[in-house]
Amino acid sequence: MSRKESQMDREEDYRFLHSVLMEKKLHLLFKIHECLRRFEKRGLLPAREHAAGLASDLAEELTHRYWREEARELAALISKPHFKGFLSVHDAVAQRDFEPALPPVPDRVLEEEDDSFKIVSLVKTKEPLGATIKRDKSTGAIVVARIMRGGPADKSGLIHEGDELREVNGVSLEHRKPKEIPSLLARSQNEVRFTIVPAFSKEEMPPNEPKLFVRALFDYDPGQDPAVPCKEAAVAFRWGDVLQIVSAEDEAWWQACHQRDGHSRAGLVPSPQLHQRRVALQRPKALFKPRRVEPPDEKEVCPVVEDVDYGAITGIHIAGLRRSFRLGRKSSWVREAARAKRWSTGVNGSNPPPTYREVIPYRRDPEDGHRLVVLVGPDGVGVNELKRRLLISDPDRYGVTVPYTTREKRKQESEGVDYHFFSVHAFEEYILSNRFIEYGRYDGHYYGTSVDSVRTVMAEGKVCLLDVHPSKIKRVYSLEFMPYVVFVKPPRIEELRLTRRRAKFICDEEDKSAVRTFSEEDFENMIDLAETMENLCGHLFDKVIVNGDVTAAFRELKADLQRVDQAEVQWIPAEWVCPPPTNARSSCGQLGGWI
Ligand SMILES: Nc1ncnc2c1ncn2[C@@H]1O[C@H](COP(=O)(O)OP(=O)(O)OP(=O)(O)O)[C@@H](O)[C@H]1O
Repeated sequence: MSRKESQMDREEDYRFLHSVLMEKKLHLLFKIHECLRRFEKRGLLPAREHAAGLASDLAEELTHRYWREEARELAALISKPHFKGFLSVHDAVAQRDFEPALPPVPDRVLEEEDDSFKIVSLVKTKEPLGATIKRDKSTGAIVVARIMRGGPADKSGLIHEGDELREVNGVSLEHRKPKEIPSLLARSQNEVRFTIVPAFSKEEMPPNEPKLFVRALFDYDPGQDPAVPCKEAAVAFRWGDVLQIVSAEDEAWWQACHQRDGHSRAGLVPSPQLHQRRVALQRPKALFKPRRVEPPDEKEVCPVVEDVDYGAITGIHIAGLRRSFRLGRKSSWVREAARAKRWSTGVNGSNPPPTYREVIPYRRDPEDGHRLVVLVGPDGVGVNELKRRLLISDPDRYGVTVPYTTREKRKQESEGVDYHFFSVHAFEEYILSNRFIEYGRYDGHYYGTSVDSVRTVMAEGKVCLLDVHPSKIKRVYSLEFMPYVVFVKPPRIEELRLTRRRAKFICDEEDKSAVRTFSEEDFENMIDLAETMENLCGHLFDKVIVNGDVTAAFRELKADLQRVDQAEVQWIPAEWVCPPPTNARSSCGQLGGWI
């Protein structure tokens, strides 16, 4: 482009800009803007509060006194129904007529000089009042049963649990049934007026309780619960949701709100006692399904498998990634089930079903290391497969522990890479000093995973992936490791049949390197054991991954671990900070002690 052309273009631009700036409409717009700004600064005060009356007087005056065309036109304009309606709305807003006026205190109440009465007027909105009522069995009076935290009744601070309702909107409640009250409330327009006999004087009001947060360990849907006192006043939640308990006074129904919603309204949730009672009624059916029992095999007393060449199966060999020392191999299902029953029959004969676990928010320091990731699941479900994929996906980020053994080192092996090779004496000293998370014997040799080896991986700044039997989680269940426990769950049997058609797994039989495809019985056992693990240790799980399609399961696991790692606030079990038996917090005592 020549110099001359570019100069001409610029001149054209200037001309265009000049014409825009000189545009009358633009100037008017600026003026309106300035007026609005000035008006905004002054505050929205109406010039007159009775514009409708003024307009009607003017219309009358114009009609009778002036005969000019313009005057008649103006009179016709301001007499039009739309214009009158518009001015009446203006007046209502100017007079703030939209706020319902509270009625004067009835004379009768003043005369009675009975200070135990209280008249409470609440502005009626679309939101329910957030209270439930019941009939007091001994006096027959209608009393406030519960006030939902965060609801209008609660926010007013004027109505409390136990208050007796004498009147609603001037209608006496004597001889009335609780179910008649909603229709009385529905009749009122702008406000609801209660005459109340307060349950407490101001001095007697219960103090605010400290905040209690819990992680729900079961799903709850009030829509499916025929026993909930009021479905609308209840809160639905899913396993794993963090709830804030705002009232634990009632033996059967607590009040809680979802943590994720910030200041959401509280509602009813089953108390742990209630949930446990309910589960106890279904327990024989739900918990211990009859399972196939085979005679115990004496040769398998110490069911540790070692030295399976994982690389031979998967085509990939990673130091430290070999079959774990989880007790409970394929052929030990019977012993596994027996062990499960032993856990379930504690001192009191049975383990209560998990309900809620107290958690506390833990703000991460940027200096803090990663949390330990514990992967658990029934044998063959794919714990190793997922672990392997994580390691391959990011070897700098994920790491696994190096196991200990008392067997001879082989030529191709290196100390501290494949194993820590220990003498029997040294190994037994480790056992005595409780340094193993789990250990066992196979073929005359000890094998084990130590707590120190977890520390080593964590100290390298890596996410340590630990694969243990769920009964061993407690060895690392502390603030030091902050374990994030992932339960790998099998999908339904139909999906297992489809997805594992070609999968081979290591069977724990005489020939330790033997691999074979899954049988129908393997699938059934896997599902049964998963159910037992969930029932007995579900309260320790932070995440459940269903391993149907392995790619999807891996993607979900990886994304979840990343989310946890980046989360500013971690919801950790309160017992890591205040152990149940000694803690001073009253709330911990209510829920503590699951392990
Ligand atoms: N979702 C899946 N779809 C198909 N095959 C799978 C899936 N998950 C795992 N597998 C395969 O199933 C076999 C057993 O998996 P894996 O060894 O990971 O089980 P595991 O839970 O670690 O059991 P164990 O503790 O007994 O070793 C492997 O061949 C693995 O590749």
